[in-house]
Amino acid sequence: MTVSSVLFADGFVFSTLLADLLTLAALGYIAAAMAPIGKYMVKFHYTAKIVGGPKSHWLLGDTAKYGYTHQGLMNSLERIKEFPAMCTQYMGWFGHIQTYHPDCIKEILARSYPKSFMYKFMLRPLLRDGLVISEGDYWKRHRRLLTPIFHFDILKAHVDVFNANSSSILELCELKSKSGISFDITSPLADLSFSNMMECVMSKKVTKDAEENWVYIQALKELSYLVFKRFTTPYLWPPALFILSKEGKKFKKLTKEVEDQAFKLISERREILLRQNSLECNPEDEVMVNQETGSAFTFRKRKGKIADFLDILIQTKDQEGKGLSDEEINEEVITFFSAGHETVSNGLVWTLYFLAKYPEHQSLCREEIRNVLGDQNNLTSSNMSKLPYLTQCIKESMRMCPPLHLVGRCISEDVTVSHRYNEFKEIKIPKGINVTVNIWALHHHPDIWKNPEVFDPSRFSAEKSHERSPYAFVPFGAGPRNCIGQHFGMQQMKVVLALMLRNYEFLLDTSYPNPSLIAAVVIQPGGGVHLFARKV
Ligand code: HEM
Repeated sequence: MTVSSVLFADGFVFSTLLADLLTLAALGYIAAAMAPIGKYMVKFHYTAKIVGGPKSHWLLGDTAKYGYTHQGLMNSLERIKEFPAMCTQYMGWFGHIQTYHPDCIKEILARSYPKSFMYKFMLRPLLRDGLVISEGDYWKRHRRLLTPIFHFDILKAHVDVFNANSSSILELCELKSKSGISFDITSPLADLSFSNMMECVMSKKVTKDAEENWVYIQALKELSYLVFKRFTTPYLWPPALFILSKEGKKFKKLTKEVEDQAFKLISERREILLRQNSLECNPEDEVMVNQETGSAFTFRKRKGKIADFLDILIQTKDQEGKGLSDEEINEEVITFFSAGHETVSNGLVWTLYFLAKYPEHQSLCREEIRNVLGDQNNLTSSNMSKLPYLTQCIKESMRMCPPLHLVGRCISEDVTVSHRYNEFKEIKIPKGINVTVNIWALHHHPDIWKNPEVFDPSRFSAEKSHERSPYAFVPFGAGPRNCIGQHFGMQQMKVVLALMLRNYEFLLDTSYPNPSLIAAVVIQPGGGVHLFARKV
């Protein structure tokens, strides 16, 4: 009996030599594809014995127990009692190490190891080779080319955008304070951070009247939802099944829409800059910033406009004078939107939630803001550093609810981690193993934070911060692959909060239950955050 007659039994005779060969080739292909997975599982099996971890289901792994729900996050804190620094965790059969202790995290984040398998598997279809996913020399070149975007002098102009766009949320607060009705702040703050991104990245206003821009935003929102849906739906993991699913088809259609619009915009902008650069330049429109290495980079602004991300992405050049292609720019633009939108809006939502829950801290912030702003309704970049208490409250909120709660690496060399808990003083994690830094568990670790469930902004006074390991508080990651947009994100949060708190007092509407934690790509408040706004 031939191989194919076994496989195609059921009365249907299909035993030609060609079919046999095709079947063998298919089996060979599957075996070849499975071989690295098998090799990984064997290697992980031996590492798991040394690291240790909670018992997991033989088929489903631990995902249900430590997954995306409120209870999942709480369970991952319970686990710290038995495994104080690190432990194994399984997504189905796929094992990785989770660490939540600064000593171990330092060893993982201090080098620019490639992102972990799951990170790439889920996010690459959307972010392609954008900065979050790329690795090696390609990443290094892009990181250097993109750094001028976040130069202090460039960020100054974005602060004006944040101030101007905050009028939408202030108008809403005014309306709600007059009506005395509470409102859920999650979606107005998400819209605000999207508007800020649209204007800073591509000088576009987001209004329902500017239909093109509105559609772009809606498509991006839908795409990040589809990425999360796939992540939490195991039958959508195999690429072939995802492509055939309705989610996969929608994903393809939306990606094309977003891409087409970006390509159109990039080519229009290239033309504007080309036309303008051929003309005599007004020195005011010429900007010079230093790249990471200290070498100077000069580019032109559009007449009378702020230098948006696109202006810099189009004009940035490496040492050989080579810039970024349209495809590369598109990937970076999508990456900026994906990495910089929900993180900021959830950072804002959680800070307002904690300040409403603990009004004594809200009052201290308001006093500080009013001293700095006086009767101005504008926060300048030079005033930004004069708000230490507000900054401490933002940091404490990001400790309690870090927007990005997991980051992962696939270590490309053997790494030895040591910590004081385990009976093994040192543990060698072999090259190729996936390691996830659980920022959520780190920020709630009882050996690092006294009373970790208490909201206490004084933890972030300069004095107390110096006493801690720099790897104890990492909402923006750490090491060479830390968040490139962290100052942009922090400035945005400070402007929005300063203007809201200067003008309104926020109180929790206690008729709603406390928000639950949804651990999607970022930690979101399930059920929303419902606040009353009162004019002060
Ligand atoms: C509260 C706001 C933000 C938080 C909490 C946050 C958090 C993070 C974290 C934890 C990482 C490290 C990921 C890793 O190690 O794998 C990261 C990387 C990154 N973030 Fe942010 N982020 C924020 C805002 C932004 C903004 C506003 C932008 C862009 C405008 C941005 C763009 C990026 C990019 C491109 C990377 C990848 C950097 C690289 O690998 O070289 N982020 N972010």
